[in-house]
Amino acid sequence: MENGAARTVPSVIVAIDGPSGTGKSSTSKAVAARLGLSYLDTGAQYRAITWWMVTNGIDLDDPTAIAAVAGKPEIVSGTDPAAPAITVDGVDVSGPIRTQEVTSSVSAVSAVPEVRARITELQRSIAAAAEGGIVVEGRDIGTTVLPDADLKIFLTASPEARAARRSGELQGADVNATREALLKRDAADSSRKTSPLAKAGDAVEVDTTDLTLAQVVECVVTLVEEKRAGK
Ligand SMILES: Nc1ncnc2c1ncn2[C@@H]1O[C@H](COP(=O)(O)OP(=O)(O)OP(=O)(O)O)[C@@H](O)[C@H]1O
Ligand SMILES: Nc1ccn([C@H]2C[C@H](O)[C@@H](COP(=O)(O)O)O2)c(=O)n1
Repeated sequence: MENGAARTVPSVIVAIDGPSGTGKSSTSKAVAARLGLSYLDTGAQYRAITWWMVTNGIDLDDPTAIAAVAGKPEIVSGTDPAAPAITVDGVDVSGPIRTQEVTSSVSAVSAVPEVRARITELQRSIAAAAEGGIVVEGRDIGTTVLPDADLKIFLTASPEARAARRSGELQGADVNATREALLKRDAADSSRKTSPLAKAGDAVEVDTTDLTLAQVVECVVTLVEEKRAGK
């Protein structure tokens, strides 16, 4: 570079969407860490608002009741890929949002339009504040939250591979039951009226069924670098 001027790396916004267990979180964190980008787990935000609804006894079968209180909890997300953090009204909920109770209720809560409007606004403000760039993962990032993202990835994997990965995490879990639970959540997330789980028309689809996590990360890092190089 002439006159010893420092080379500036252009900021980049990467959207990674896909069904449950396709590797969005693991891939997004690793790609962000490799490239020095911020990281946002939007599923954690929907889990956090669901945790608040459960904790406050809101009737989860009543979308009107959910909508009425959607603006109440204050959700704060960290963006360090090495230490993802999330609080609700100042309470660290990174553990409680992963319980079975929250997992089985999150699709109902996240289908409520007032919840989505609130969380989408939060996501956009976090992405706008990430000066060096950010990897944002979820279900509707490429289609709705950040339709102008520089790079959109849609991860897929067979239900069998996804269930085997999840059963490995939840030691002793029955693979068939895990598979059914994943498919049920995918069906609910894909069929809701407001910003359903969907691949953006301009997203690159990566089938991770027969790839290791390291291979998926390498593939996405290459796509980001190509995008930055203007290819
Ligand atoms: N390519 C891969 N090969 C094998 N295991 C993988 C691969 N990608 C991710 N995993 C493992 O699969 C599990 C699920 O991955 P991860 O949590 O990243 O998926 P996800 O798409 O974010 O899921 P969810 O949407 O349910 O949060 C983790 O245990 C992770 O280590
Ligand atoms: N952009 C997003 C992200 C997540 N959700 C909902 C639907 C998921 O079932 C749930 C939990 O996500 P996970 O932690 O499993 O990635 O949150 C959504 O509607 N939109």
